Amino acid sequence: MTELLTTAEPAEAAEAGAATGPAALWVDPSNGAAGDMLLAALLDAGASLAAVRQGVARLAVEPVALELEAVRRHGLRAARLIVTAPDSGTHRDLAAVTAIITRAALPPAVHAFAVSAFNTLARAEARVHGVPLADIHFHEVGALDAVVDLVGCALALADLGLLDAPARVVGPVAVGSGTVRTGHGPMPVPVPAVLEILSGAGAPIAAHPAAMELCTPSGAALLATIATSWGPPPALVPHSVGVGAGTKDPPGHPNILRVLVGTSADRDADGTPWLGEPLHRVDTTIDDVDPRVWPDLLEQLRAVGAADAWCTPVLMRKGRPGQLLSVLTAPAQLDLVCRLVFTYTGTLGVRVSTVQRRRLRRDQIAMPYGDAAVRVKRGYLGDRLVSVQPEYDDALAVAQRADVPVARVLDEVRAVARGAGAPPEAGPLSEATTA
Ligand SMILES: O=C([S-])c1cc(C(=O)S)c[n+]([C@@H]2O[C@H](COP(=O)(O)O)[C@@H](O)[C@H]2O)c1
Ligand code: NI
Repeated sequence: MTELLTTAEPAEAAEAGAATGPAALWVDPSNGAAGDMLLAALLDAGASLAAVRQGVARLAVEPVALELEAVRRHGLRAARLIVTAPDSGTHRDLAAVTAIITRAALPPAVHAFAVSAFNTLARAEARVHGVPLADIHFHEVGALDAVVDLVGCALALADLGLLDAPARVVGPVAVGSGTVRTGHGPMPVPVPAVLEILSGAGAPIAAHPAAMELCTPSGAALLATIATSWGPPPALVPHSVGVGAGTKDPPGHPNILRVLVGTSADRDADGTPWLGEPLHRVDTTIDDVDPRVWPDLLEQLRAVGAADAWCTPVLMRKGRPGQLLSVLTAPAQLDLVCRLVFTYTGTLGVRVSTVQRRRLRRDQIAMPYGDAAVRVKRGYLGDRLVSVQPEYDDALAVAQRADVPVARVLDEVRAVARGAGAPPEAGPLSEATTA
């Protein structure tokens, strides 16, 4: 039988789907989050257990053993982290924990992440107990567990190349309900520190029926430190999925936390987003204004910050020639734009839609020409220079001064700017623009 469909070889397929963007992460705590669940999920997604063990071993604390085991939660495979730490009876405050992390001489980004997560935890505890930050003590085994979980997560994120990733998105967090026993007696779930951390971080909370503690303070502190934003998965090419298990296996739900690790599909390698901010487009068709109004209105619209404004001739009802006025604007300028359109045109209504735009990474340089200069905008797709546009008005001015055709100036400037090859922000004449 003839094979009608062909498939790409693995290497080709990988190339076809290859993304050039930076590492990206999505965390799914829709069944809860704890420090050990998150670390187990990151290890399950491919972070090196050896690297985490090595980093944790640098902490000058009681010896700690880390094991990862395969378990089932509600019928699903998951990885469970087993932290074996002695109960030393030591109470450590934020300064002591910070000193332990600092003395370990971990890579700066790992250190910064772990210290930031501990600060988030300690600040929340201080606030809910109404005591100064310096008075917060982390307790015994709990403290050592938390140090291992928080530093371990920092090490695992570093191993996956995620510590400087611009897109680390965390989904809605299930917190649970009911009560939990703590050293201070029973506490309402979600416990106060969790509510403090999640509300401070602007985290969305997922409704969940389980009457148990689903999100712990360390889990919340880690999520808040990880999240560059909250919501559904970002645009990414997935590479691995990690499933971390909680200790309990209740019958009602899978006690797991999932992570999705990949490569950003909407950013350059340096993290620059391809998509600009969403813009609004304002449209209205008009057949009864004095045509002399248009130039001033378009000018006014740009003056109040519209990204673009234009007219398109259209044939309207009753065969009347008219204009379709279209304006692109950032949400912040939408009201101003609508006011101008209403007052200048007398239209009774406008249509507003949301549009996405894709932008090239760009810079602007000034190319010397004689004793003047021509500004040139350059656009990059990844690292490739794909657009070189001299400013026409600049080119016209120098052409008139040198008494040469403007087309020649444009050609010469474009050729030199293309060959200049200076990367954005590299040369003394270059400057990043927001246009
Ligand atoms: O011991 C204290 S002060 C304590 C405070 C709180 C507050 O929310 S305040 C919560 N807890 C509970 O301790 C365990 C361990 O949490 P980890 O984040 O270390 O895993 C958990 O059940 C918390 O709800 C303790
Ligand atoms: Ni507390």
